[in-house]
Amino acid sequence: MSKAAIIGGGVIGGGWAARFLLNGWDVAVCDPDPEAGRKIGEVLANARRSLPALYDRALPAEGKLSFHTDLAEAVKGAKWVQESVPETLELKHRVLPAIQAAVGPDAIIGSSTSGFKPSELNAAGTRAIVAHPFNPVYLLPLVELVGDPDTCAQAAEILRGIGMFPLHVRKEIDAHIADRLLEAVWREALWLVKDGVATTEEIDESIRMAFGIRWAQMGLFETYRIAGGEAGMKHFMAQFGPALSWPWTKLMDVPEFNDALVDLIASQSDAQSGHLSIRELERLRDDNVVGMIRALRRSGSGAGGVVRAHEGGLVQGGEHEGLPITVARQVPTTWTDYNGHMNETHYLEAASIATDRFMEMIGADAAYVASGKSYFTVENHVRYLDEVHAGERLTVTTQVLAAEGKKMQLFHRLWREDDRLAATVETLLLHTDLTTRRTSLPEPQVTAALTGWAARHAAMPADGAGRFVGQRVPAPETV
Ligand SMILES: NC(=O)C1=CN([C@@H]2O[C@H](COP(=O)(O)OP(=O)(O)OC[C@H]3O[C@@H](n4cnc5c(N)ncnc54)[C@H](O)[C@@H]3O)[C@@H](O)[C@H]2O)C=CC1
Ligand SMILES: C[N+](C)(C)CC(=O)CC(=O)[O-]
Repeated sequence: MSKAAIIGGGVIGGGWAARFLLNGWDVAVCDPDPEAGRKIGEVLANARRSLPALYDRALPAEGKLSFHTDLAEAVKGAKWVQESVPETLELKHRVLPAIQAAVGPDAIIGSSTSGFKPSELNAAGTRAIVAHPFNPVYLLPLVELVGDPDTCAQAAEILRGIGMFPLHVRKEIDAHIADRLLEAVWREALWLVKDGVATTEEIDESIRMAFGIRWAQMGLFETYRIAGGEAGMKHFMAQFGPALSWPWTKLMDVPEFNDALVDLIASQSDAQSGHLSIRELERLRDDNVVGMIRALRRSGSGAGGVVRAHEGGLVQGGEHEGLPITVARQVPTTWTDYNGHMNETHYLEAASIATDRFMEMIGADAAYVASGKSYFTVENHVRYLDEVHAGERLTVTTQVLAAEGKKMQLFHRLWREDDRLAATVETLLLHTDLTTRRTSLPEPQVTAALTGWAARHAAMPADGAGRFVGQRVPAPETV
C-alpha cells in the first residue's frame, strides 16, 4: 500500500488527503490544529459522496487515515509528501527542510503553493516541486507541476494514478498559469464592486450564466476560435485585439486593499450566500461539479476525458458465486430519491450497464456495433428485493439463461456491499442489423462466445427467473 503524508490539513491539505485516501493510499496528516481531525472528517464525508459518483466503476478500497503532530513520524515511509501549510514563504522555509530531513530520498515533495516559484521555495537547498491543485482537490483534476523535469515526470505518473491531470509548467513564474488568469479576473471584479458597477452576486451571475460554462468544456482559445466565425482565430484577433488597448480593463492596477473594500465585499457576499453554511455550499458545489464532469465524459472533453482515462485503469471483472462480475461501482447520490435510497430506475440502469459489459465480453463491443450489428433489449423483468444507499458498493453478476439464434436471455443479480441480493433483472435481447433495423443472426464468433457462456451457466440455479408480475415473492437469495 502506498503512503502519502499531508503537512497542513486545512482546506487544501484536507482535499489532498481525500483524493489519496479514496484512491486507495494510506494517508498521514500532520497539523498542529486540534480541530484538524474534525475538519478533515467533514471534508472526507463530502468527498465520499461526490468523487465515486464520477465513475461507473468502483474506486479502490479506501486507505488508512492517521493524524500526527510530529512531522517526522507522519512522513516516515511516505512515497509522496504534500506541503499544504499557509501561504507564507517564511513558514514554507521552515517546513520544507524538516520534511526533507525526515523523508526517504526517492519520495516526491510537493508544495501546494498558489504563487511561489520553486527557486523561492528551495532557497535553502531543498528539492521540492510545486504541485499546485485546485479546490476541491478531490474532484478537480488539474495540478500544475513546476520544477525539476524528472521529478515532475515521476510526479505526473503518480497523479494520473489518482485520477488527476498534471500540467507541467515550462518556466517558473509567480502564480504559475491558472492563478495568473484567476487573479486578473479577480482584480477586475474587485474594481467593479468598489466602483459600484456591480454587486458580488451580479458578477457571479455574469460568470455562471455564460462564460463559466464555456470555459469548463473548451477553455479560452478554443472558445474564441469559434467566436471568430468561419474565419476562425485570425478574424477574432483582428476584431477584438484592438479592444485590449481601449479603456476596458484595469488589470494592471490593484484597488487599495483596505478595511472598507474588505467590508464591502464581505457584506455583499453575506447577503448573497450567508444563508448557507460553508459545508452546505461545498455540497452544492460538489453536486454541480459532478454533474458537469459527468456531462463532459460523453465527449471526453476537459475533466470528463480525465475521468474516463482514469476509469479505464480501475479494476473490473472477477467472479462472484461462479458468475462473471459485469458491474462493480459505487452508488452516486444522483441515483437516490426522496425515500433516501436508490431509485427504481437505477436498478435497471445498473443492469443495462451490465448488459453492455456482457456484450463486450462476447465480442459485441464498440467495434462490432460500429460494423452495423448489435443487440436490442425487448423485455425486462426487475425484482426489487432490498434497498441500496448512496456511496454503497454495488456488484452485478450476469448469467446466461438462453442463447438461441438471435436470442440472448440474461439474468443479472444486483448485490449489495453486505452481499445481500438487492435485485434481479431478467432481460431478453434480440440481435439486430443496424442498417435494416431488423433482427438478424449474430456473427459466428459472437454466437460461439455466447453459447460457450450459456453452456457454463446451464446447470447453475436461477431462482426468481421466469416469474410473472404479482407472483408471490420467494425468500431473497443470500450467500
Ligand atoms: N485555499 C485555496 O483555494 C488554495 C490554496 N492553495 C495553497 O495551499 C496551501 C494551504 O492553503 P489552505 O489550505 O487554503 O490554508 P488553510 O489555512 O486552510 O490550512 C493550512 C493548515 O496548515 C496548518 N499548519 C500551519 N502551520 C503548520 C505547520 N508548521 N505544520 C503543519 N501544519 C501547519 C494549519 O493549522 C492549517 O490547518 C497554501 O500554500 C495555498 O496557497 C492552493 C490551491 C487553492
Ligand atoms: C485563491 N487561490 C490563489 C488560493 C486559488 C488557487 O490557488 C487555486 C484555486 O483553487 O482556485
